[in-house]
Amino acid sequence: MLTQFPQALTIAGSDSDGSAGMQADLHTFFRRHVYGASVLTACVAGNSYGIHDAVNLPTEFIDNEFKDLAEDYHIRASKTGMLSDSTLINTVVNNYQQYDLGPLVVDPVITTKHGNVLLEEEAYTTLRDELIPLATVITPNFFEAQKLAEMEINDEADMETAAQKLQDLGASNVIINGRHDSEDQLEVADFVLLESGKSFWLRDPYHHTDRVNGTGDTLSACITAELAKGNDIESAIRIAKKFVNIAIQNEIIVGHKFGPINHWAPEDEI
Ligand SMILES: Nc1ncnc2c1ncn2[C@@H]1O[C@H](COP(=O)(O)OP(=O)(O)OP(=O)(O)O)[C@@H](O)[C@H]1O
Ligand SMILES: Cc1ncc(COP(=O)(O)O)c(N)n1
Repeated sequence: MLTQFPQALTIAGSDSDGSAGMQADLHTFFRRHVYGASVLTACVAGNSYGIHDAVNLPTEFIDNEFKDLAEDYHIRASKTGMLSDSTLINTVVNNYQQYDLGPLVVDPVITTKHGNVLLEEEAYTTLRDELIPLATVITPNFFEAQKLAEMEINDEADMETAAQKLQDLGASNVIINGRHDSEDQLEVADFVLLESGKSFWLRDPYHHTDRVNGTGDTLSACITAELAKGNDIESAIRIAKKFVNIAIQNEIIVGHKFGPINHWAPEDEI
């Protein structure tokens, strides 16, 4: 008998230049040999210089996207990206609770590297109270972790405390992406806290490049793809960290400023 090919779902915004958002998620699913389905939540007009416009999709349309997928496909893992405001978060929460869409990776997208706001500040509470408790894994970057844990992060001990606070909010597993904005840093260190209580640091070389659009999306999408294939959480996180690092290291020239990372980089080391 034929078995179902692994299928994953991205619930995210479209980024018109293809470097981040849903496009980065689908590139990653494809590269990790997982079929990618998509629930589009919003669309942004942008390029490698930044984002210039954004619209949200209507709630009824998003409900229909979920319904059609759930009626036909066998989604084994899902991830969220840009959700814009409380209305979109609640729409996604209601649909995720209604259907069987596998474990949920929450990438709490708040702002872009260029400082464009992708989630209204009034929606932080909804994110904390409604979506984070559903997260199998949450993948904030350094700044998102500070906002959601409501604390300043000044050193590695603070990062560990923030991860614990995010777990206390209901996320089963947490990976906080380390800071990467200093010219003289040698490594980027992400901190992982698992449901079992096990914790560890993932350290990789820091790459000096502007071509880093979509790193966070790619990390969370790769975790989702690995979960869809049946990998355990720790393996999925370790593979994703390596996949992103190799994609940053092997830069490609697309766009003139903050271009996309290279989803086609050789994966020999993973
Ligand atoms: N210049 C870099 N060199 C090495 N690793 C990096 C670099 N930039 C980001 N990373 C890694 O990429 C992953 C994503 O982290 P990042 O902080 O960029 O997420 P993000 O800010 O959400 O990204 P984005 O804004 O693209 O969504 C982490 O594993 C982080 O360590
Ligand atoms: C539609 C959309 N979603 C998310 C991001 C953030 O991407 P990242 O944090 O990976 O740079 C983005 N720039 N655009």
